[in-house]
Amino acid sequence: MNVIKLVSRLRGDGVFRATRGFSSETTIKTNYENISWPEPEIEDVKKQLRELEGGRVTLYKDETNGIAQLCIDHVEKKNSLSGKMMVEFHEAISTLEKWETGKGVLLFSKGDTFCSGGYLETVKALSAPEGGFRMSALMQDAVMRLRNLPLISVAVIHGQALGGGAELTLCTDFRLCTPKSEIGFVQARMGITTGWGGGLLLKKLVGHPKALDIMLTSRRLKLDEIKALGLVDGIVNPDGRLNESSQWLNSKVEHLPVSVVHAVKKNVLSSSFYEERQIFGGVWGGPSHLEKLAQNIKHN
Ligand SMILES: CC[C@@H](C(=O)O)C(=O)SCCNC(=O)CCNC(=O)[C@H](O)C(C)(C)COP(=O)(O)OP(=O)(O)OC[C@H]1O[C@@H](n2cnc3c(N)ncnc32)[C@H](O)[C@@H]1OP(=O)(O)O
Repeated sequence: MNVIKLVSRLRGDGVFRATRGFSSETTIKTNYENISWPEPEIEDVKKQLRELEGGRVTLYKDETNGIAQLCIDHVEKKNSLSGKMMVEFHEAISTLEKWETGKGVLLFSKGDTFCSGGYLETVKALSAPEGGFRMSALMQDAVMRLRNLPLISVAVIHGQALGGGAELTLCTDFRLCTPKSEIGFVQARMGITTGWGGGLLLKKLVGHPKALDIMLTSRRLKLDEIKALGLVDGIVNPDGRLNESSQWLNSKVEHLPVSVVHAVKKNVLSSSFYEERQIFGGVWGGPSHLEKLAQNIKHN
C-alpha cells in the first residue's frame, strides 16, 4: 500500500498543524481498521459538497472598524451545516485571509441555536467512509485557517453547539456566551468522534483528561461548566449579542494599527523564539513604532 504519512508538525503549544501538499495519488494510512483514502484535493471536495443544499454562511466585512461578521444561517434546521454551507464557510475564511485591513471576525448564528453540527441530510449523503473523510478534510482546513488568521476571532455562542457545532466554538481566539449557551460533543453518541478539528483543540484548551471525559460522556456542558473549563471570555445578552460582541472585540483592537494587531496574533500563534523575532523584526522601526517613539509615550 502506497502509504504517505501526513506530514504534521507538533507545534510547541501541542496543536498539530498538518501540512499537506501531496498529489491526489497519495494515501493516508490511518490507525483504524487499516482504512486509507486518497488525500483529497480541497477544490474537488468543494465541488462535491457545494451540491448538498441547505442554509447559507454569509460574510460581511465592516471596513469602518475592520471587524467582519461570519454568520451561520440555517435557522429552520437549528443552524446545522449543509455541504453548501461548509463550502461557503471555507470560502469566507479564504476571503478573510486576503483582508489586509481586517482586525477581527465574529463567528455567530441567527436564531436560538449556535450550530447543531452537520446537517443530517448532508451527513447521510456522505455516509460512505470516504465521504466523511473528504468532508473532514475540508472542515479541518477551514478550522485550521480560521484559527491561524492574523485577525482576532470571537465565537458568539447562543443556544446549543452540538457535534461539529461544538467543534466550531473552539476554533476562535475568544468565546462570548449568552446564559443559554450549551456545548455538546455528541459525536461518540452518534458512533463517531470529532472530525472538524475539535478533538485536538479541546485537548489543547482543557487538557487531556477533561477532553477525554467530555468526548466520552457526550454530555451537554452548561454555561457554568463551560466557564469552569476556562472557555468563556465574556457574557452577552441574547438579543443584543452581535452588537455587544462587536463592541467587546472593538474595544481590544480599535486603538491599535492593523499591523500591530496582526503581529500580536501571529506572536501568540508562534511556537518558537525564532518565529517571534521574525514577527518583532517586521514591526520594529515600522511607521507605527516610529510614530509612537516620536510621541514619548508615558505608560502611567
Ligand atoms: C458532520 C459533523 C458531525 C460531527 O463531526 O459531529 C456532526 O455534527 S453529526 C450531527 C450532530 N448533531 C446532532 O445530532 C443534533 C441533532 N439535533 C438535535 O439534537 C435537536 O434538533 C436540537 C438541536 C437539540 C434541537 O432540538 P429542538 O429544539 O427540540 O428542535 P427540533 O429537534 O425539533 O429541531 C428543529 C428542526 O431542526 C432540525 N434539525 C436539528 N438539528 C439538525 C441537524 N443536525 N441536521 C438536520 N436537521 C436538524 C430538526 O430535524 C427539526 O426539523 P423539522 O423536523 O423539519 O422541523
